[in-house]
Amino acid sequence: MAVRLSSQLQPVLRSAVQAVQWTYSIFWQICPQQGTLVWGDGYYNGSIKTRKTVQPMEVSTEEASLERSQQLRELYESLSAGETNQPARRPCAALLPEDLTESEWFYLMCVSFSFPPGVGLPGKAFARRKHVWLTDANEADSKVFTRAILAKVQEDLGLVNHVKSFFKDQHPKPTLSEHSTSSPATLLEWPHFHSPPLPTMYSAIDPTTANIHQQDEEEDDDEEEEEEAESDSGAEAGRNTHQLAHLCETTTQGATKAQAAAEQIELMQLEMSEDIRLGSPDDGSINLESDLHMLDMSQHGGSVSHPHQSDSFRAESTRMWPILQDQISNIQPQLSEAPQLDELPQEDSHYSQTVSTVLHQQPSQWSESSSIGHVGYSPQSAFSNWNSHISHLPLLEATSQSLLKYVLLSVPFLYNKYHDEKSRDGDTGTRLRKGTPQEELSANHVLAERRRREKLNERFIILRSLVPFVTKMDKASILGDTIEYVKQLRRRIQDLESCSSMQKTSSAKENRVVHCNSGGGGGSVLVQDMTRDGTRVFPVSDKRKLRLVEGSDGAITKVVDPLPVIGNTLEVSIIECDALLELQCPYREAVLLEIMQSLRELRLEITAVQSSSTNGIFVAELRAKVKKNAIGKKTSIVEKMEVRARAPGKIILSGEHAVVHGSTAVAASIDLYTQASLLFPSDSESNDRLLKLQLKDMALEFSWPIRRIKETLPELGIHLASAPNSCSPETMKSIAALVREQNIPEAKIGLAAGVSAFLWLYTSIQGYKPATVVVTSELPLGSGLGSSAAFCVSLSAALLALSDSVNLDFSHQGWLTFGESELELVNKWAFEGEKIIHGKPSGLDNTVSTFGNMIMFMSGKLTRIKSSMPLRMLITNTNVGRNTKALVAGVSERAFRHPDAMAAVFSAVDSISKELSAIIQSIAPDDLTP
Ligand SMILES: Nc1ncnc2c1ncn2[C@@H]1O[C@H](COP(=O)(O)OP(=O)(O)OP(=O)(O)O)[C@@H](O)[C@H]1O
Ligand SMILES: C[C@@](O)(CCO)CC(=O)[O-]
Repeated sequence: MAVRLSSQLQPVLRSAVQAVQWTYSIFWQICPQQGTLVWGDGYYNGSIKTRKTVQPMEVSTEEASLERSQQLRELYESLSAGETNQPARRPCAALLPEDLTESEWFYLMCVSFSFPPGVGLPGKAFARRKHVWLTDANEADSKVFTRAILAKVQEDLGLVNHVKSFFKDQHPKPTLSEHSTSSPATLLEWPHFHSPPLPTMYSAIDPTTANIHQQDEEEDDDEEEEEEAESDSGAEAGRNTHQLAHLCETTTQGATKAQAAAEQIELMQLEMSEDIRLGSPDDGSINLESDLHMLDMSQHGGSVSHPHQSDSFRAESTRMWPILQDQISNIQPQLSEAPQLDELPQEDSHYSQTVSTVLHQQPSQWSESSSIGHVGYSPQSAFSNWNSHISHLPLLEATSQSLLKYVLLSVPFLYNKYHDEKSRDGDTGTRLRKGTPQEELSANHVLAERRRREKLNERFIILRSLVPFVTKMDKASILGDTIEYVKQLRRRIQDLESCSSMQKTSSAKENRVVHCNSGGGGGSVLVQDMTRDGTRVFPVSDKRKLRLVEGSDGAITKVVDPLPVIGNTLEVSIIECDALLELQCPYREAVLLEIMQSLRELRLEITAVQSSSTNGIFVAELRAKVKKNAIGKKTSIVEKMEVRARAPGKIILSGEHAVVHGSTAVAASIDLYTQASLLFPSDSESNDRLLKLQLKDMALEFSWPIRRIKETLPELGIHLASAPNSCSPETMKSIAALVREQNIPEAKIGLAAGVSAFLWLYTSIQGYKPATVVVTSELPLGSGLGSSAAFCVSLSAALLALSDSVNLDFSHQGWLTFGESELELVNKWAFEGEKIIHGKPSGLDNTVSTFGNMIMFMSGKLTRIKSSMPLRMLITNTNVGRNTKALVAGVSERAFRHPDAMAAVFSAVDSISKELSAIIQSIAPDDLTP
C-alpha cells in the first residue's frame, strides 16, 4: 500500500512544485502510534549537483527529479541504517553525501524530522488547521523553525518576488490571506498545476469549497512575501478526523534565476522571523493537501515508529548528552571571533552547538581550519558559512557521510538538552514541550534497529549453543536445525517413555536375537545392545588451536584456545559481525590485556568485557565486533585443526550378497566403532609437508611427501568436497603406485585396498594438505561386521568435517552428529571408498554405518526401520577371516552362470527380508518370549 500511496502522491507533489518552480514539496502524514507528523513523501525539484543515473539515455527533467527524489530517500535510508561507505556494493546510481547540493541536504535531512501537533511549522499548521506562511527566513528562530539549523541561508528577494507575483498573477487573492475558509481551492483549479487525475485514495473536497475559496482570494491580497508554505487539512477537521491528516510543504526555487544562483538560494530559505506570520487555509494559499483527503494513512504503510523506540532513544540521549557537552565545552575556548554560546540568542547557540559538535567530531579533517570558531555562528547565513569551510577542506570520501550521520544523531541530543534545560527552568511551553520528537523519531529508529539486530544476533548465538548440531551458521539454518533438534528431543522422550513402560511390564523377560558369524566355529563372544548411533564426529579438545581464515562467511562457531596455558577454555560464537567470547584460564598478571591484544590482532574489536578472578581462575566474557580486513573480507575465527570421527560396524540380518543383485536386505549398526582422527599441523609445524596415515591396530604407519602425491595425482588438485566422484581406473593405477612405495608387509597386504581408499578420499576431499590421519578400530577385519565400511565412513566424516562443505558446531564437548544432508554427503564419499575396497558393493554397509539404527535397503534406497521394542543380538567372532570382495565376485559369477536359479534365490531372499522387516516393526514384547 505504501507503494501505491507513493506512486499516486508523487504526481501531485510534482505538479505542485513545478507549477511555481519551487524546490521541493514534502507531504507530512500523521503517524498514528506516535501522534506526530512524519515524512510521508516528497518531491525534489531543486538543483542537482551530481547527476547519477542508471539510464544510458538522457532523461527528462521530470524523470531526473523523480529519480533524484528517490535517490535522496535511499541515501537517507542507507545512512540511517548505519551503512558504511561501500561503493562496491552500492548501485552505481546511488548517491553519496558529497554528491548533494545544500538544498538536497536539507531535503534529505527533513526525512528525519517529525512534528507533534503544535510543534514546528507542520505541527502548527496541523494543530491550527491553518496554513502557515513564513517570511524573513534569514532571521528565523530555530525554536520555531527547528530545521533552521540546517537551512539557514540568506533570502533572495528576487525569488520571493517571483513567487509572490506568480500567485498574484494567477490568483487575484493569493496565498497570503488570513481569511478563513473550510474549503480551500482544489489543486485542479490552479492553472499551473497540471496534476494527473487524483488517485482514488484521495477524494476531492466538497466542491462548493472552490467557490468560497475564490471569494476569499478576492478579499485578501495584501500579504507579505513568503518563502515557505506549510498547510494542513485542518480546515476539514469537521469532516475528517485528525487521523486523516495530511500536510504538505513546498518551498520556492528561483524561477528566473540562473541555476547557480538557485543552488545558493535553494530551499534553505525556509525560515522566518520572530514575527512569523501565520496564514490560514482561508487565505487561498497553495493548499495542496486541502484538495486531498488521505483515507487513513495508517492503513497504507506509512512510516511508523513505536513507543518503546522513543524510550530507548531517550535513554541513549541521556547517555550521550554529557559526552557531547564535554566536546562542546572543549571547543568553546577556540571561539575567538564568534560570540560565546551563552551570549547568543538561544536558537543561535543551539545551532552553534550542533555545528561545533559536528566539527569537533572530525578533528583530523577539520583541525587546520583556523576559522573553526566562526562556524558556529552567523546570523545571516549559517549554512553557507558551514559550507564555506567544507569547501576548502580536504574532503575524504567518508567525511561527508560520517558528518551527515553525525548530524542525524547529534541534533536530537542537542534538542533534548534544550528541552531538559527548559524543563528545569520551569518553561513548559508548548513549542518544544516534548523535546524534539522529530529528531527522536529518526535517531530512535536507527538506534532501536541496531539494538534489535544485536539482540537478535545474541539470541541466535544462544540458540546455536543450545543445539548440539548446527549445520550452517546462517539464521535460517540455525532455526532449521533447532526445529530438527526439538523434533529429535520429542522422539527421544517418546522412546524413553515407551522403554520405561515396557521395562515395567516385561522386566523379567530377556528377548534376544542371536546372530552368528557365517564362518562358524569358536572365538570370542560379544553381547551388545543394538546401538542407535550413526556416524559421529568428535572435536579433539586437547590440541585446540586458533586460526584466522579469510574469506569465509564469518558465521562460524568453534572452540578455540589462543593461550598456551593448560586448562584454558575459550568458546567463541560469531553471528554476522557480533562475536561472543567466553573464556576461562588460570589468572596471571595482565591476562586480560594479553587476551585483548590477541583479539585485536585477529581484528576483533572488543565492545564489552565482563571479567572476574576467583581462586586463581580468571573468567571473562567479551563481546566484540568482527572487523573486515584490508581487502574487505570478513575475518572469521576457525578452529579446524583436529577432529576425530567414528562410525559403527554393522550386521546384516537378511539379504547379504543378494542385496548386490537387487534383493532387499535388513541390517543394523552395532556399537563397535572405527575412529579416524585428522590433524592438520599448525603453520609453524608444517615444514615437513607430509601426509601420514597411522593404522594403530595394525601397527603400521605410512607417509607420503605432499609433493609426491601432487605429481602422482595431479588431477586431484582441484577437488570439490561437495561433489563426490568415482576413482577412475587410471587414477586407481596411480594410487596403487603410491601404495606400493610403502612396502606393506605381505601378511598385511589386504590393507592395501584400505590404504588406496584412504588416498583417494583424502586427496579428493582435502587436496594436497599436509596432515596426519590416525585410524583405530574395534572391528575385526574381514569378519562381516563392516570394517571396511566403518573405515570409509569415519574417514569421510573426519575429512568432510574439516572441509568447507560441512559446518559443524565444535563448541560443544562430546560427540556431534552431522545433519541429514551432511550425512548423505559422508555416505556418498564412503561409498566411493567402499568401491575401491569391495569392487562392486551394494552400498548397504556404508549406508547403515553412516545413518546407524536398523535399515531396510534395496538398490541404493534406504528405509529406516524402527523396532517397537529393544532388540538384543548375540554376535560371535569365529576368527575365521573372509574376503568380502572375493565372496561378492563369487556370487556374481554364479548368478552369471545360473541366472534362473539365482534369480529364484534372490527373489526368495528379497521376500524374507521384507517379511523380517515387517516382523521387526510389528513385534510385540511377548512375541519373542521362549
Ligand atoms: N581399520 C582399518 N584400517 C585399514 N584398512 C581397513 C580397516 N578396516 C577395513 N579395512 C580395509 O577393508 C578390508 C576389509 O573389508 P572387507 O569388506 O573384506 O571386510 P569387512 O568390511 O570387515 O566385512 P564385510 O564387508 O563383509 O562386512 C581390509 O582388508 C582393509 O583393506
Ligand atoms: C556382501 C555384502 O552384501 C555386504 C558385505 O558386508 C556386499 C554388499 O552389500 O556390498
